[in-house]
Amino acid sequence: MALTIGIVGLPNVGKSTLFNALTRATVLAANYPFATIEPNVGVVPLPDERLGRLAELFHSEREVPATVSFVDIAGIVRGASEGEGLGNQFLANIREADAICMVTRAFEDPDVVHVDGEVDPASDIETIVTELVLADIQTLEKAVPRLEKEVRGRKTDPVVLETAKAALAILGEGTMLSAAVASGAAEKMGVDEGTLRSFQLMTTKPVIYVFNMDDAGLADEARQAELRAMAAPAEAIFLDAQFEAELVELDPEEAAEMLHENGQEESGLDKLARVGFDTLGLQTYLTAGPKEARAWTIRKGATAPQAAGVIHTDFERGFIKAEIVSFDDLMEYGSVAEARAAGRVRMEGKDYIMADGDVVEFRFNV
Ligand SMILES: Nc1ncnc2c1ncn2[C@@H]1O[C@H](COP(=O)(O)OP(=O)(O)OP(=O)(O)O)[C@@H](O)[C@H]1O
Ligand SMILES: [Mg+2]
Repeated sequence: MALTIGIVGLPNVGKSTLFNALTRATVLAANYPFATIEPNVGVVPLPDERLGRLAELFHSEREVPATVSFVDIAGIVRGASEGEGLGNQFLANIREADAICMVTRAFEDPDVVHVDGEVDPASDIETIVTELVLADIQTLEKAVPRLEKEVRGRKTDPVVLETAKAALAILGEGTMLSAAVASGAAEKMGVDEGTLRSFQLMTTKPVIYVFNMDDAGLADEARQAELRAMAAPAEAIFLDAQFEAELVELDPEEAAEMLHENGQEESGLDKLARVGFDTLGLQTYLTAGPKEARAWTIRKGATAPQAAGVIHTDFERGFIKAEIVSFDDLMEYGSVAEARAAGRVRMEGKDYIMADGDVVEFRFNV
Protein backbone atom coordinates (compact mmCIF):
# COMPACT_ATOMS: atom_id res chain seq x y z
CA MET A 1 0.00 0.00 0.00
CA ALA A 2 1.97 2.97 -1.28
CA LEU A 3 0.64 5.88 0.75
CA THR A 4 2.95 8.85 1.16
CA ILE A 5 3.35 11.77 3.53
CA GLY A 6 4.54 15.03 1.97
CA ILE A 7 6.99 17.11 4.02
CA VAL A 8 6.09 20.79 3.63
CA GLY A 9 7.12 24.02 5.30
CA LEU A 10 8.73 27.42 4.73
CA PRO A 11 12.23 27.48 3.24
CA ASN A 12 15.19 26.83 5.55
CA VAL A 13 13.22 25.35 8.46
CA GLY A 14 14.96 21.95 8.43
CA LYS A 15 12.84 19.90 6.00
CA SER A 16 15.82 18.45 4.15
CA THR A 17 17.70 17.80 7.38
CA LEU A 18 14.70 15.82 8.61
CA PHE A 19 14.24 14.11 5.26
CA ASN A 20 17.92 13.12 5.06
CA ALA A 21 17.69 11.62 8.53
CA LEU A 22 14.64 9.68 7.38
CA THR A 23 16.39 8.45 4.23
CA ARG A 24 19.50 7.53 6.14
CA ALA A 25 17.30 5.52 8.52
CA THR A 26 15.99 3.71 5.44
CA VAL A 27 19.42 2.85 4.13
CA LEU A 28 20.39 1.48 7.51
CA ALA A 29 17.24 -0.64 7.94
CA ALA A 30 18.47 -4.21 7.70
CA ASN A 31 15.71 -5.83 5.68
CA TYR A 32 14.62 -3.14 3.39
CA PRO A 33 11.82 -4.61 1.27
CA PHE A 34 11.98 -2.26 -1.74
CA ALA A 35 14.67 -2.39 -4.37
CA THR A 36 14.38 1.03 -5.94
CA ILE A 37 12.85 4.27 -4.79
CA GLU A 38 12.67 7.75 -6.17
CA PRO A 39 15.36 10.10 -4.90
CA ASN A 40 12.87 12.34 -3.11
CA VAL A 41 11.05 9.49 -1.38
CA GLY A 42 12.23 8.14 1.98
CA VAL A 43 10.80 4.78 3.00
CA VAL A 44 11.11 4.44 6.75
CA PRO A 45 10.57 1.28 8.80
CA LEU A 46 7.76 1.43 11.32
CA PRO A 47 9.27 0.54 14.69
CA ASP A 48 7.57 -2.60 16.05
CA GLU A 49 9.11 -4.49 18.95
CA ARG A 50 6.63 -7.34 18.46
CA LEU A 51 8.57 -8.47 15.38
CA GLY A 52 11.69 -9.31 17.37
CA ARG A 53 9.69 -11.40 19.82
CA LEU A 54 7.86 -13.21 17.01
CA ALA A 55 11.14 -13.91 15.21
CA GLU A 56 12.50 -15.43 18.41
CA LEU A 57 9.47 -17.65 18.89
CA PHE A 58 9.39 -18.89 15.29
CA HIS A 59 13.17 -18.88 14.76
CA SER A 60 12.61 -16.63 11.78
CA GLU A 61 15.63 -15.81 9.63
CA ARG A 62 14.66 -12.15 9.26
CA GLU A 63 12.27 -9.46 10.38
CA VAL A 64 10.38 -7.36 7.85
CA PRO A 65 8.73 -4.26 9.31
CA ALA A 66 5.93 -2.24 7.75
CA THR A 67 7.10 1.04 6.22
CA VAL A 68 6.02 4.65 5.94
CA SER A 69 6.94 6.77 2.90
CA PHE A 70 7.88 10.43 3.09
CA VAL A 71 8.28 12.79 0.13
CA ASP A 72 10.54 15.85 0.32
CA ILE A 73 8.74 18.85 -1.15
CA ALA A 74 10.40 22.21 -1.89
CA GLY A 75 9.85 25.10 0.53
CA ILE A 76 6.59 27.03 0.22
CA VAL A 77 6.57 30.81 0.22
CA ARG A 78 3.81 33.38 0.58
CA GLY A 79 2.00 33.62 -2.77
CA ALA A 80 2.62 30.01 -3.80
CA SER A 81 -1.05 29.63 -4.73
CA GLU A 82 -0.52 32.48 -7.23
CA GLY A 83 2.54 30.76 -8.67
CA GLU A 84 5.17 32.50 -6.48
CA GLY A 85 8.39 30.54 -5.85
CA LEU A 86 7.95 27.00 -7.12
CA GLY A 87 4.20 27.64 -6.74
CA ASN A 88 2.29 25.27 -8.95
CA GLN A 89 4.88 22.49 -8.98
CA PHE A 90 4.90 22.62 -5.23
CA LEU A 91 1.13 22.41 -5.01
CA ALA A 92 1.07 19.52 -7.49
CA ASN A 93 3.49 17.61 -5.22
CA ILE A 94 1.26 18.14 -2.21
CA ARG A 95 -1.79 17.09 -4.17
CA GLU A 96 -0.16 13.70 -4.72
CA ALA A 97 0.59 13.11 -1.04
CA ASP A 98 -1.93 11.28 1.17
CA ALA A 99 -1.09 13.25 4.28
CA ILE A 100 0.89 16.39 5.08
CA CYS A 101 3.76 16.68 7.52
CA MET A 102 4.13 20.37 8.25
CA VAL A 103 7.63 21.25 9.46
CA THR A 104 7.87 24.46 11.42
CA ARG A 105 11.00 26.09 12.77
CA ALA A 106 11.03 26.49 16.53
CA PHE A 107 14.82 26.49 17.05
CA GLU A 108 16.79 29.64 17.76
CA ASP A 109 20.02 29.98 15.80
CA PRO A 110 21.14 33.40 14.61
CA ASP A 111 23.31 31.71 11.95
CA VAL A 112 20.32 30.15 10.21
CA VAL A 113 18.33 32.72 8.27
CA HIS A 114 14.56 32.83 8.64
CA VAL A 115 12.73 33.99 5.49
CA ASP A 116 10.54 36.35 7.50
CA GLY A 117 13.36 37.57 9.74
CA GLU A 118 12.22 36.02 13.01
CA VAL A 119 11.31 32.65 14.49
CA ASP A 120 7.54 32.67 14.91
CA PRO A 121 5.83 29.27 14.51
CA ALA A 122 2.29 30.70 14.66
CA SER A 123 3.00 33.07 11.78
CA ASP A 124 4.79 30.34 9.77
CA ILE A 125 1.88 27.96 10.16
CA GLU A 126 -0.52 30.69 9.14
CA THR A 127 1.48 31.40 5.98
CA ILE A 128 1.41 27.76 4.90
CA VAL A 129 -2.20 27.15 5.87
CA THR A 130 -3.19 30.28 3.95
CA GLU A 131 -1.52 29.04 0.77
CA LEU A 132 -3.18 25.64 1.01
CA VAL A 133 -6.56 27.25 1.78
CA LEU A 134 -6.22 29.64 -1.20
CA ALA A 135 -5.36 26.75 -3.50
CA ASP A 136 -8.54 24.93 -2.41
CA ILE A 137 -10.64 28.07 -2.82
CA GLN A 138 -9.38 28.37 -6.40
CA THR A 139 -10.28 24.75 -7.12
CA LEU A 140 -13.78 25.07 -5.66
CA GLU A 141 -14.53 28.45 -7.24
CA LYS A 142 -13.81 26.88 -10.60
CA ALA A 143 -16.02 23.88 -9.80
CA VAL A 144 -19.11 25.66 -8.40
CA PRO A 145 -20.49 27.19 -11.66
CA ARG A 146 -20.12 23.82 -13.37
CA LEU A 147 -21.85 22.04 -10.47
CA GLU A 148 -24.69 24.59 -10.49
CA LYS A 149 -25.34 23.84 -14.14
CA GLU A 150 -25.20 20.10 -13.56
CA VAL A 151 -27.59 20.27 -10.61
CA ARG A 152 -30.03 22.35 -12.70
CA GLY A 153 -29.79 19.70 -15.42
CA ARG A 154 -30.31 17.01 -12.76
CA LYS A 155 -26.98 15.41 -13.65
CA THR A 156 -25.48 15.89 -10.19
CA ASP A 157 -26.85 15.32 -6.71
CA PRO A 158 -27.57 18.70 -5.02
CA VAL A 159 -25.57 17.54 -1.99
CA VAL A 160 -22.41 17.86 -4.09
CA LEU A 161 -23.07 21.54 -4.76
CA GLU A 162 -24.11 22.11 -1.16
CA THR A 163 -20.87 20.52 0.06
CA ALA A 164 -18.77 22.62 -2.31
CA LYS A 165 -20.44 25.83 -1.12
CA ALA A 166 -20.13 24.92 2.56
CA ALA A 167 -16.47 24.03 2.03
CA LEU A 168 -15.90 27.44 0.41
CA ALA A 169 -17.47 29.14 3.41
CA ILE A 170 -15.18 27.23 5.79
CA LEU A 171 -12.10 28.01 3.72
CA GLY A 172 -13.19 31.65 3.60
CA GLU A 173 -12.66 31.76 7.36
CA GLY A 174 -9.07 30.60 6.82
CA THR A 175 -9.80 27.17 8.29
CA MET A 176 -8.42 23.94 6.86
CA LEU A 177 -11.19 21.50 5.95
CA SER A 178 -9.55 18.67 7.91
CA ALA A 179 -9.82 20.79 11.07
CA ALA A 180 -13.47 21.66 10.36
CA VAL A 181 -14.28 17.98 9.83
CA ALA A 182 -12.49 17.00 13.05
CA SER A 183 -14.31 19.62 15.11
CA GLY A 184 -17.72 18.72 13.67
CA ALA A 185 -18.17 22.23 12.22
CA ALA A 186 -18.13 20.92 8.64
CA GLU A 187 -21.04 18.59 9.18
CA LYS A 188 -23.07 21.34 10.85
CA MET A 189 -22.53 23.54 7.81
CA GLY A 190 -23.92 20.90 5.47
CA VAL A 191 -20.72 19.21 4.32
CA ASP A 192 -21.11 15.60 3.29
CA GLU A 193 -17.81 13.99 4.23
CA GLY A 194 -17.69 11.37 1.47
CA THR A 195 -18.45 14.00 -1.17
CA LEU A 196 -15.85 16.33 0.31
CA ARG A 197 -13.20 13.62 0.09
CA SER A 198 -14.04 13.04 -3.56
CA PHE A 199 -13.02 16.65 -4.35
CA GLN A 200 -9.37 15.74 -3.69
CA LEU A 201 -8.54 19.05 -2.03
CA MET A 202 -5.33 19.96 -0.19
CA THR A 203 -6.76 20.85 3.19
CA THR A 204 -8.84 17.68 3.55
CA LYS A 205 -5.62 15.70 3.89
CA PRO A 206 -4.67 14.69 7.41
CA VAL A 207 -1.88 16.81 8.89
CA ILE A 208 0.94 16.18 11.36
CA TYR A 209 2.82 19.15 12.75
CA VAL A 210 6.55 18.74 13.34
CA PHE A 211 8.21 21.44 15.41
CA ASN A 212 11.92 21.51 14.74
CA MET A 213 13.46 22.53 18.05
CA ASP A 214 16.75 22.94 19.86
CA ASP A 215 17.78 21.41 23.23
CA ALA A 216 16.20 24.22 25.20
CA GLY A 217 12.89 23.78 23.38
CA LEU A 218 12.85 20.03 23.87
CA ALA A 219 13.18 20.57 27.62
CA ASP A 220 10.53 23.31 27.74
CA GLU A 221 7.15 21.70 28.40
CA ALA A 222 5.23 24.95 28.64
CA ARG A 223 6.47 25.95 25.20
CA GLN A 224 5.48 22.55 23.81
CA ALA A 225 1.99 22.84 25.28
CA GLU A 226 1.64 26.18 23.50
CA LEU A 227 2.76 24.68 20.17
CA ARG A 228 0.57 21.63 20.67
CA ALA A 229 -2.43 23.92 21.03
CA MET A 230 -1.55 25.57 17.67
CA ALA A 231 -1.54 22.16 16.00
CA ALA A 232 -4.73 20.81 17.60
CA PRO A 233 -6.80 18.92 16.61
CA ALA A 234 -3.85 17.54 14.58
CA GLU A 235 -0.92 15.74 16.24
CA ALA A 236 2.25 17.63 17.15
CA ILE A 237 5.73 16.11 17.25
CA PHE A 238 8.72 17.84 18.79
CA LEU A 239 12.16 16.94 17.56
CA ASP A 240 15.58 18.36 16.74
CA ALA A 241 16.16 17.50 13.09
CA GLN A 242 19.91 18.04 13.38
CA PHE A 243 20.15 15.75 16.40
CA GLU A 244 18.02 13.13 14.60
CA ALA A 245 20.41 13.28 11.64
CA GLU A 246 23.34 12.61 14.01
CA LEU A 247 21.44 9.86 15.80
CA VAL A 248 20.89 7.75 12.67
CA GLU A 249 24.65 7.69 12.10
CA LEU A 250 25.17 5.77 15.36
CA ASP A 251 24.68 2.05 15.93
CA PRO A 252 21.45 1.18 17.77
CA GLU A 253 23.01 0.78 21.24
CA GLU A 254 24.89 4.06 21.02
CA ALA A 255 21.78 5.80 19.73
CA ALA A 256 19.69 4.43 22.60
CA GLU A 257 22.28 5.66 25.08
CA MET A 258 22.43 9.09 23.49
CA LEU A 259 18.62 9.36 23.60
CA HIS A 260 18.60 8.31 27.22
CA GLU A 261 21.19 10.96 28.08
CA ASN A 262 18.93 13.51 26.42
CA GLY A 263 15.99 12.36 28.50
CA GLN A 264 14.09 10.92 25.51
CA GLU A 265 12.63 7.42 25.27
CA GLU A 266 12.04 7.27 21.56
CA SER A 267 13.75 8.99 18.64
CA GLY A 268 11.81 11.73 16.87
CA LEU A 269 11.97 9.74 13.64
CA ASP A 270 10.39 6.67 15.26
CA LYS A 271 7.69 8.85 16.72
CA LEU A 272 7.09 10.46 13.35
CA ALA A 273 6.86 7.07 11.62
CA ARG A 274 4.37 5.84 14.21
CA VAL A 275 2.16 8.93 14.18
CA GLY A 276 2.43 9.15 10.38
CA PHE A 277 1.30 5.57 9.94
CA ASP A 278 -1.64 6.16 12.23
CA THR A 279 -2.56 9.45 10.58
CA LEU A 280 -2.70 7.69 7.22
CA GLY A 281 -5.39 5.44 8.72
CA LEU A 282 -3.22 2.33 8.55
CA GLN A 283 -2.62 -0.58 10.87
CA THR A 284 -0.62 -3.81 10.75
CA TYR A 285 -1.18 -7.50 11.15
CA LEU A 286 1.59 -10.04 11.63
CA THR A 287 2.74 -13.29 10.05
CA ALA A 288 5.60 -15.48 11.25
CA GLY A 289 7.46 -18.57 10.11
CA PRO A 290 11.01 -19.87 9.75
CA LYS A 291 11.70 -17.55 6.82
CA GLU A 292 10.45 -14.27 8.24
CA ALA A 293 8.48 -12.47 10.90
CA ARG A 294 6.63 -9.75 9.09
CA ALA A 295 4.27 -6.83 9.63
CA TRP A 296 1.80 -6.20 6.80
CA THR A 297 0.10 -2.89 6.15
CA ILE A 298 -3.68 -2.64 5.86
CA ARG A 299 -6.26 0.08 6.26
CA LYS A 300 -8.02 0.31 9.58
CA GLY A 301 -11.29 -1.58 9.17
CA ALA A 302 -9.94 -3.97 6.53
CA THR A 303 -11.57 -7.42 6.36
CA ALA A 304 -9.66 -10.72 6.49
CA PRO A 305 -9.82 -11.27 2.69
CA GLN A 306 -8.56 -7.71 2.09
CA ALA A 307 -5.69 -8.39 4.49
CA ALA A 308 -4.87 -11.59 2.61
CA GLY A 309 -4.88 -9.60 -0.63
CA VAL A 310 -1.96 -7.49 0.62
CA ILE A 311 0.23 -10.62 0.56
CA HIS A 312 -1.02 -11.71 -2.85
CA THR A 313 -4.13 -10.82 -4.88
CA ASP A 314 -4.78 -14.56 -5.39
CA PHE A 315 -5.05 -14.93 -1.62
CA GLU A 316 -7.95 -12.47 -1.58
CA ARG A 317 -9.77 -14.16 -4.44
CA GLY A 318 -9.26 -17.67 -3.05
CA PHE A 319 -9.74 -16.75 0.60
CA ILE A 320 -11.34 -19.51 2.69
CA LYS A 321 -10.59 -18.54 6.26
CA ALA A 322 -7.96 -17.08 8.54
CA GLU A 323 -6.45 -18.73 11.60
CA ILE A 324 -5.85 -15.91 14.04
CA VAL A 325 -4.29 -15.53 17.47
CA SER A 326 -3.67 -12.14 19.04
CA PHE A 327 -0.04 -11.26 19.64
CA ASP A 328 -0.66 -10.91 23.38
CA ASP A 329 -2.29 -14.35 23.66
CA LEU A 330 0.53 -15.90 21.66
CA MET A 331 3.11 -14.41 24.01
CA GLU A 332 1.14 -15.49 27.06
CA TYR A 333 0.86 -19.14 25.92
CA GLY A 334 4.30 -19.31 24.33
CA SER A 335 3.35 -21.15 21.13
CA VAL A 336 0.51 -21.49 18.63
CA ALA A 337 -0.08 -25.08 19.80
CA GLU A 338 -0.46 -24.00 23.45
CA ALA A 339 -2.68 -21.08 22.49
CA ARG A 340 -4.82 -23.45 20.43
CA ALA A 341 -5.12 -25.90 23.32
CA ALA A 342 -6.37 -23.01 25.44
CA GLY A 343 -8.96 -22.09 22.80
CA ARG A 344 -7.25 -18.82 21.90
CA VAL A 345 -6.76 -19.56 18.20
CA ARG A 346 -9.80 -18.45 16.23
CA MET A 347 -11.02 -19.41 12.77
CA GLU A 348 -12.31 -16.24 11.14
CA GLY A 349 -14.30 -15.92 7.90
CA LYS A 350 -14.80 -13.42 5.10
CA ASP A 351 -16.49 -10.74 7.23
CA TYR A 352 -13.92 -10.60 10.01
CA ILE A 353 -12.53 -7.10 10.62
CA MET A 354 -8.81 -7.32 11.34
CA ALA A 355 -7.46 -6.07 14.66
CA ASP A 356 -4.02 -4.56 15.16
CA GLY A 357 -1.56 -7.22 16.27
CA ASP A 358 -3.48 -10.20 14.87
CA VAL A 359 -1.00 -12.99 14.11
CA VAL A 360 -2.43 -14.71 11.06
CA GLU A 361 -2.24 -17.76 8.88
CA PHE A 362 -4.53 -17.65 5.84
CA ARG A 363 -6.22 -20.67 4.25
CA PHE A 364 -6.98 -20.18 0.60
CA ASN A 365 -7.71 -21.86 -2.68
CA VAL A 366 -5.74 -20.86 -5.76
N1 LIG B 1 17.04 21.77 15.06
C1 LIG B 1 17.93 22.54 14.43
N2 LIG B 1 18.74 23.35 15.15
C2 LIG B 1 19.65 24.15 14.52
N3 LIG B 1 19.84 24.21 13.19
C3 LIG B 1 19.06 23.42 12.43
C4 LIG B 1 18.08 22.54 13.01
N4 LIG B 1 17.47 21.88 11.99
C5 LIG B 1 18.03 22.32 10.85
N5 LIG B 1 18.99 23.24 11.10
C6 LIG B 1 19.80 23.98 10.11
O1 LIG B 1 18.94 24.83 9.37
C7 LIG B 1 19.42 25.02 8.04
C8 LIG B 1 18.32 24.77 7.04
O2 LIG B 1 17.97 23.37 7.04
P1 LIG B 1 17.42 22.60 5.75
O3 LIG B 1 18.33 22.76 4.59
O4 LIG B 1 17.14 21.24 6.19
O5 LIG B 1 16.09 23.44 5.48
P2 LIG B 1 14.95 23.22 4.37
O6 LIG B 1 13.67 23.42 5.07
O7 LIG B 1 15.16 21.95 3.65
O8 LIG B 1 15.21 24.45 3.40
P3 LIG B 1 14.76 24.62 1.85
O9 LIG B 1 13.30 24.89 1.86
O10 LIG B 1 15.53 25.83 1.46
O11 LIG B 1 15.14 23.38 1.12
C9 LIG B 1 20.60 24.08 7.89
O12 LIG B 1 21.78 24.84 8.07
C10 LIG B 1 20.42 23.10 9.06
O13 LIG B 1 21.65 22.58 9.48
MG1 LIG C 1 15.39 21.52 1.52
